[in-house]
Amino acid sequence: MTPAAHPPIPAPRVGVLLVNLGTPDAPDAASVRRYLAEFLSDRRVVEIPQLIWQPILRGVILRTRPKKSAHAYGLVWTNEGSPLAAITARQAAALQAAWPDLTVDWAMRYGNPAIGERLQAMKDAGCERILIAPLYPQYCAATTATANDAAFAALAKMRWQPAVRTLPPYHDESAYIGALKESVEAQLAALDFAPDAIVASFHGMPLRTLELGDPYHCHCRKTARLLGEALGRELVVAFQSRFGRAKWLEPATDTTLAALPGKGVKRVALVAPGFSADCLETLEELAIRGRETFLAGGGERFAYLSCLNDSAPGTEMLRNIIGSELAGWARTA
Ligand SMILES: C=CC1=C(C)c2cc3[nH]c(cc4nc(cc5[nH]c(cc1n2)c(C)c5CCC(=O)O)C(CCC(=O)O)=C4C)c(C)c3C=C
Ligand SMILES: [Fe+2]
Ligand SMILES: [Fe+2]
Repeated sequence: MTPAAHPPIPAPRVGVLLVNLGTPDAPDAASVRRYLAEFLSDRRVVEIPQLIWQPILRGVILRTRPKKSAHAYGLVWTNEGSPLAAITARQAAALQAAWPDLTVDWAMRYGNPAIGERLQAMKDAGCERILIAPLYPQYCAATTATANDAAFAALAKMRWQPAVRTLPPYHDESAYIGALKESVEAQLAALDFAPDAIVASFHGMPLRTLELGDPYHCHCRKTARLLGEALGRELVVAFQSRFGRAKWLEPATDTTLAALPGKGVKRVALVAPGFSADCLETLEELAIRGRETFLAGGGERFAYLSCLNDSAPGTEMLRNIIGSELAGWARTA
């Protein structure tokens, strides 16, 4: 029997915390500056000694980039806020509806809602077992590992920690490849043209990270190969969003799109399989600027194909891969 003065203990629950990269609170320069300061100060993201990097970040990048990025965010912002946050919230809601006995929540690695804040809320609600699920199909230290680092840093401050598991990369899982195939085929069927090529654009990374042993590039290549096999046609692979002066993974998406028309590829469909939710990098950089680049290079038709988001195949895929990791903790079938 618990003594009368004992604090109430909630019934034990199992929780799932979906995590994505992060996003500013609003599409204005001050919010973007706050977000970029946190993001680009992460040593997992920019691996330059802080003594050298911080003066460049504070003295140059945070003085110029926020205004430009805020404009770009303004082009894709929705009534529900940043697309990345809004879609992640909908993915969590869809899983919560499928699994009423579990607690499903979501957080952002940078900005809000913060990982530590949501983990504490889940623990307070009785979650004694929590699956931390960074929604990156391809493992990367700059995304997967830093999301887990932030979760572990929050756990380090808890007296009574929940038990935790982390979601492994799922770049070659049949549920993921199958969902991409279904989504791409449905979107291709709705087009009024047949593309000469399908370009798969993944977020880029400094080439050095590959040389240091990060498997991200290999995971991206394998995803593209498997998706190509599933679709029955080879994909053109490219890496987008180069940042800074170092050499990044190649070929770059923008130069690839500019060069394709010259090789006779006049009609293109572009898919971004590494993003579990549409965001600035897909909606502005690919769907808007990518289109402009391709048409300026002599292309005739361009279609951007949406990410899995909270579509039926996307939600089914998340149920499958997350459900597997909950084995022994909860029944999710
Ligand atoms: C999906 C995987 C991602 C990897 C790998 C990644 C690495 C990486 N990114 C930057 C710099 C920036 N990324 C920005 C936005 C952004 N990046 C990802 C995903 C990956 N990044 C997403 C989903 C987003 C969109 C966020 C949103 O709000 O929609 C930005 C900010 C935008 C801008 O100012 O252009 C920067 C900067 C680096 C340096 C890096 C690896 C070292
Ligand atoms: Fe990025
Ligand atoms: Fe970008």
